[in-house]
Amino acid sequence: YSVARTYGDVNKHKPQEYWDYENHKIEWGEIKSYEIISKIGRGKYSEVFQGINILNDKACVIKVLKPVKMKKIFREVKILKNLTGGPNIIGLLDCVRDEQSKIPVLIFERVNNVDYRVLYPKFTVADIQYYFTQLLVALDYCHSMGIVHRDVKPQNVMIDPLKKQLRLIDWGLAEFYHMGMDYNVRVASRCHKGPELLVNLQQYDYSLDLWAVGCMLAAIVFKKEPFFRGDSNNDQLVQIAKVLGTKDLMAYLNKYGLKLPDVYKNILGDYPRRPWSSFVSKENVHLVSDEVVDLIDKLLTYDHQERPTAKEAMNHLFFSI
Ligand SMILES: CN1CCn2c1nc1c(Br)c(Br)c(Br)c(Br)c12
Ligand code: NA
Repeated sequence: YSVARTYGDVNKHKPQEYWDYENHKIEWGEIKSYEIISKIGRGKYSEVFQGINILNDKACVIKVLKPVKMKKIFREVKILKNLTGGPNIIGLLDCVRDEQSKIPVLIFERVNNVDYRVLYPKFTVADIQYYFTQLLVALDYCHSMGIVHRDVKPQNVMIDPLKKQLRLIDWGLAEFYHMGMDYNVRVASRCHKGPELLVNLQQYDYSLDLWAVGCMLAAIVFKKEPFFRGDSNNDQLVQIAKVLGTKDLMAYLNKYGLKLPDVYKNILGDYPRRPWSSFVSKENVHLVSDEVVDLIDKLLTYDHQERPTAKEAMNHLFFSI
């Protein structure tokens, strides 16, 4: 069994209607207030558009949800409402739905995001310190509100470099943390999935989000995006073991009384731990320091209970060198 080291009982002290999203009643706004300007993206669960609120001429982002169980929509909306106003959390402006199709549409504040594949390669050490502090502030906030994001990755971190603004988006996979609850391990995006998901440890917690932060930080510092590139969920764990070593993976499984799923028997070799220094090259050496390597090493730890919390990570020495 496993229990979060922090914020474990937050939802216990909230009123039931805070976390009991299944009965959430959405007050639907007026869809005629919004006009679509252009399509900016499409995901598994939604299509996303640049839009405008014709009542106040404000730019917005229009997220048209693909038909999923209303329960999942209630969860995303409830979480967004609970987190409204939180630091670096995307602002939900309205919930509307199409008259005929009844398809739910979420209206968000607009961020003049620059794609991470363009932005990240230009990051200086100071940029990394600034934006990762902002990301950790958002995560410490949502964790303190009893919510795990479960899909932290560059595509869900909107950054406007001119305003130096960061917003954590896409709360469609986020969930309320209740101690002892078994969660679905089929969450997050493959390359950012924590080992706990890959070994089927269902009682995971907020620390899942910190693994993903470690993957993002290592990818930017060592200029290797994604840092762990698996071509399947099973291969994802193999890629992690090729860096963190097989010995510590076995120790992790033993600590939680988990058996290595048979499928790994013939794809997982006996890999030594690979030193972080082996990822340094002349292209990335200007971003590498003992402090940032120490933070990456702490975040990319098999045992989710040993990873720093968001609060501990933002107070790491790397952010004050
Ligand atoms: C696929 N892309 C590109 C930019 N962008 C995308 N999805 C977005 C969502 Br959802 C929100 Br909310 C905001 Br705000 C922005 Br900006 C978004
Ligand atoms: Na979103």
